[in-house]
Amino acid sequence: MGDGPSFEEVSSIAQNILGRVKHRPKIGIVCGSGLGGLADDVQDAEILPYSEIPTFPVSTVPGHMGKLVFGILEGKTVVLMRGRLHCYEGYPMWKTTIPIRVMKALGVTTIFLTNAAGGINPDFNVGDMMIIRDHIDLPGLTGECVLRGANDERFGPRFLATVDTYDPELRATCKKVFQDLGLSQLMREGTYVMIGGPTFETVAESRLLKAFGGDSVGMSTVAEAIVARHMGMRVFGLSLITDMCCLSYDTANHTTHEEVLAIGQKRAEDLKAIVMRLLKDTTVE
Ligand SMILES: O=P(O)(O)O[C@@H]1C[C@H](O)[C@@H](CO)O1
Ligand SMILES: Nc1nc2[nH]cnc2c(=O)[nH]1
Repeated sequence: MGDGPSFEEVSSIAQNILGRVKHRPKIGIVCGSGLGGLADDVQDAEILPYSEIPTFPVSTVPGHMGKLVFGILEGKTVVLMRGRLHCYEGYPMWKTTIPIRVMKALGVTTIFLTNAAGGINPDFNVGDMMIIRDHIDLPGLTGECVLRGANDERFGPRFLATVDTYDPELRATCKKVFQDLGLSQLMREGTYVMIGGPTFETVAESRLLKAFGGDSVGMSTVAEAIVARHMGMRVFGLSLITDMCCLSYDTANHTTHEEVLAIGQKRAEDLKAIVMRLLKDTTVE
């Protein structure tokens, strides 16, 4: 096989993990930059640092601890990635999604992807949360789709339809969760654009992404969503808007990762409440 992990490698990582943890999760959660606090509420937790799982890639970004956390959250057996992988860390795109393939091999059928993102839609505010309705795979559009390379049908089909990537039922449930929790004023829905990073956008790039129809922008999530759908998983995505992209040279400010993490901290409790309630209201087979 060219690009991508082999089916055997993914199975072997999953077998290693299954031999070391008792939990058998059906739901996986990927914690975005600064959003790992969710893991603190996991009951009966079993924790595996990525560095202790043979051939598993490790996280190198501040705000991403690099641990798999297994346990019970809101009565559901879950596995959380406390720290994700990004291609700007030097990984080929396919490698950043090995954990998603491993989750499927562990029995996960539904995945919640969270991220910290810049707001492109001028109606958004810092601290809003955007339910991802659709995405723009900018790397994919330029030939770097995560599914590039030989395809193993045991994972999924060669050609993948992506019109329904983000599960409509989970999106509807999440909208109700915002209402029930009295957080509707923070709720947004829209299109997430993935860029490679690690540079934040120039003013001209932000304008381009806005013209493309993007509402938020970040450096992750899309490849994970595609790989999850490739394997038939249900996908839900949520962006925390941690900064607003500059659309004018007059108001140009300098986004920093520290700022991103600080907003993550500030909104941690609301985000946690939403994800926990969504978990509670989600039925899994
Ligand atoms: O892992 P996510 O997508 O939440 O992280 C975002 C994108 C960059 O990794 C980082 C920039 O501050 O936050
Ligand atoms: N590309 C990008 N990623 C982010 N992650 C958090 N904020 C941002 C942002 O403004 N731009």
